[in-house]
Amino acid sequence: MSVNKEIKRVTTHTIRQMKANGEKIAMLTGYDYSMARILDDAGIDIILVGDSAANVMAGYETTVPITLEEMMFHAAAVVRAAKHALVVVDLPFGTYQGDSSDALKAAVRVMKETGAHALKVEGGIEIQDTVKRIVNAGIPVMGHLGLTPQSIYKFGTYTVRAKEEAEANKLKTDAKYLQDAGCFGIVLEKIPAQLATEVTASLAIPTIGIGAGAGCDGQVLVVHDMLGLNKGFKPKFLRQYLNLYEAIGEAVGHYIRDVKSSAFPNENEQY
Ligand SMILES: Nc1nc(=O)c2c([nH]1)NC[C@@H]1CN(c3ccc(C(=O)N[C@@H](CCC(=O)O)C(=O)O)cc3)CN21
Ligand SMILES: CC(C)C(=O)C(=O)O
Ligand SMILES: [Mg+2]
Repeated sequence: MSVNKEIKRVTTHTIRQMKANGEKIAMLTGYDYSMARILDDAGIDIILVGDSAANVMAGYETTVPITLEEMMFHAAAVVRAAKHALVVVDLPFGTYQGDSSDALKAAVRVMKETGAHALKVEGGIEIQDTVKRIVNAGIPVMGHLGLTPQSIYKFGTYTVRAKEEAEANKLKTDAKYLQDAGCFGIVLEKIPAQLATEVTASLAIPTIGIGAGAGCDGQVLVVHDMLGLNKGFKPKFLRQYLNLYEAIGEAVGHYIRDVKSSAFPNENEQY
């Protein structure tokens, strides 16, 4: 058990309590030790080891190609850094959409081999049995509804979801299904703010929004997007807090000039 009594770990219970207390939940993605250490030190509530690692870590077009082993490499690195934050890991495409016993195996592997605290899966009624099975094994599960990027080839576009009544109604019942299946929270991605507010009010478990408005119980962004590392990606929902792409580029440019001009290293930077 932890010997550091000063740092109190955020748990799935803390997250539910935060909703009950009306305290907003701040979540960011993290994929590596160094960045996760910064997020954790800054006091982030939840670090999501998102399958967006496929995009920002590996340069894939979609989240579809990333494997369970690749997700586990990132998850283990984040777990080693996180002393305070709850670490949630995306189960990648293909590991839970079929047989629920295969899904449980993948879930158990992530928990055992990475030390993560919880998992996230995309979908509603379609995966309810799988969610129940993983939850029944004692593994906390977060749901994810709305724009579920693992289904991008079904949607054909990254546009806002559930604008029409039929899809909005399905999302509402899916949210209830996920809560009934035992999820401790649900990510709502790119849906109308009004719908997200309604769903949030209808649930006892917290909603974490991305492009879902201020009515959610918490917010999540991809850390590379909010730090301005992901040049050219500027959807409407994104607030960019820094321009690290430029800042790093300037630093690297400075270094290159120093090396080429023999300004680096100087006499204090050698033995
Ligand atoms: N870097 C990164 N940030 C994310 O937010 C993110 C990922 N990757 N990968 C997984 C999913 C995919 N998400 C996405 C992907 C694309 C858009 C996007 O391009 N939006 C544009 C165009 C949408 C359209 O076609 O209408 C926008 O302006 O919102 C938004 C969210 C959110 N997630
Ligand atoms: C955008 C968030 C919710 C996510 O699922 C990811 O980063 O993979
Ligand atoms: Mg994801």
